[in-house]
Amino acid sequence: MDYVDSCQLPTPWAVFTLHAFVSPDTGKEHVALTLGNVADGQPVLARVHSECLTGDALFSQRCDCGAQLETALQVIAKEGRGMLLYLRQEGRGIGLVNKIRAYQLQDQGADTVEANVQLGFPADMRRYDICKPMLAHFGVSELRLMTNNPKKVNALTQAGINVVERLPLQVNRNRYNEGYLQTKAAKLGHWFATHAPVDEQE
Ligand SMILES: Nc1nc2c(ncn2[C@@H]2O[C@H](COP(=O)(O)OP(=O)(O)OP(=O)(O)O)[C@@H](O)[C@H]2O)c(=O)[nH]1
Ligand SMILES: [Zn+2]
Repeated sequence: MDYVDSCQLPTPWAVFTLHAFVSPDTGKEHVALTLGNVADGQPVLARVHSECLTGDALFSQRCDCGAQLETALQVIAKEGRGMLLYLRQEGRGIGLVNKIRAYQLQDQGADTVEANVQLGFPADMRRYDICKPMLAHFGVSELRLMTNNPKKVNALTQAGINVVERLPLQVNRNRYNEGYLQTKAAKLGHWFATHAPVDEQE
């Protein structure tokens, strides 16, 4: 993973620093946002977020990605210190066009895992080993990670990253993503509080 350059990134919640990386293996461009001094040796409040163009940029309510991204940045801003790795592995690694094909199958009744399988992909193709060199660039080795995904915690741990604490990130449960979140819990093992309220707003 090659570090390229950094700039200021003002957001509604804080002025982050945005850092650009390029993977020589895949040519993919990944970014990290940091706030405060993350290189002081203390565990860092962090979100490892995989790209979801539909949720992160186009306001899709099919998933919880956009709300998780926004909330993670807000929580980091409130703490005044932390980082977000934005990994360009759209659609759990199958890419945008294939994710749209998977959504079409879901419109016909498949769940999020069945749709991937029908297209010939595993349920989740994401790689987290790319995080290690990104974190090493900042001198970060211990994370307090915001996630509901146990496989993400395991994969990061296997990649040599020390997840010292797991913080839940449950936001934007709505009538459109209820089934998606249920499948995540049933088939992908996500931790969700069963009593989480459904947001009935449009
Ligand atoms: N293939 C496929 N990918 C999806 C679907 N819905 C969302 N995604 C992708 O799933 C990924 C979501 O990743 P994260 O936000 O890291 O979420 P997570 O791994 O489920 O776990 P959390 O850390 O708890 O959010 C993104 O890459 C989305 O593009 C779907 O129905 N099919
Ligand atoms: Zn999404």
